[in-house]
Amino acid sequence: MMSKESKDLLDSLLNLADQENSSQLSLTSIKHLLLDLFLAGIDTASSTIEWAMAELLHNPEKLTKAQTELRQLLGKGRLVQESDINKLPYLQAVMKETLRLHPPTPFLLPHKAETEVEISSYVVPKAAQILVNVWAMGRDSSVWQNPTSFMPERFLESEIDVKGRDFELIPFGAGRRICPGLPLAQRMVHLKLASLLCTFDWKLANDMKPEDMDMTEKFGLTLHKSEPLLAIPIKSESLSTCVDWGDF
Ligand code: HEM
Repeated sequence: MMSKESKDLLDSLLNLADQENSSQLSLTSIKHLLLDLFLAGIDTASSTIEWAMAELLHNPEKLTKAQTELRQLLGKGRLVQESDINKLPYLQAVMKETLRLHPPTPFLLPHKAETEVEISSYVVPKAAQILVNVWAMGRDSSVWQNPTSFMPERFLESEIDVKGRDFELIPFGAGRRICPGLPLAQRMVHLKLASLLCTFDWKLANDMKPEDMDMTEKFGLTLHKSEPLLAIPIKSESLSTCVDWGDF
């Protein structure tokens, strides 16, 4: 059924479960683990990409800026790769700004206080359920200038990152229970967004104008656009630097 040499995640887990004395890793645990990864990793990443595209289409000059950065880096005839992400500061700033305004899990996951604790003269009782409102933190006017504006530029001159060390921006949480998928999410989201931006030009469906877009949010399992984004990809001559359209 499976090759012992294979190295993907499922093979590794099945290999572990196969080993003698590995009763701790049952097939049921493997199924639950994979379901957890799908639930935690798909909706969060896809909603981040949808919001980033929506904000860029809503702010066309920022869209042009992100595409120009990509085009200048890639030159002619090559697609963006994971190793390019470090050289794309504006793309990274777009990601951070998207996660600041639209964190996919606006209250993180529920936590529970193990002991009574006092923070800034507020007492959190033992066993209290803690929800951290990262959505409100991202829009706090005492921390962010023009908090409701989409301004990736604010991150260009700033060291603030989403890795759990800068508490004004913790869309992945912080500390021991920080999102374990953070490194994967960062790679996936940057790379997919960059591919969409460098491969196509974009316009809104139904001749909608950017200023008429509905940017309201809908909270379900994760925070989505209330109106799903409808955007049309256009084969772009100006951006054909990234793609040899002969391949399509
Ligand atoms: C943009 C994408 C993502 C965002 C914003 C995000 C955010 C979060 C947040 C806020 C938490 C809860 C942290 C806390 O309560 O302290 C979390 C937990 C988790 N995330 Fe992510 N996540 C993303 C992508 C992923 C991916 C791609 C995976 C794996 C494939 C993943 C796997 C998990 C798991 C397993 C947990 C639960 C960890 C635990 O209970 O200790 N996430 N994520």
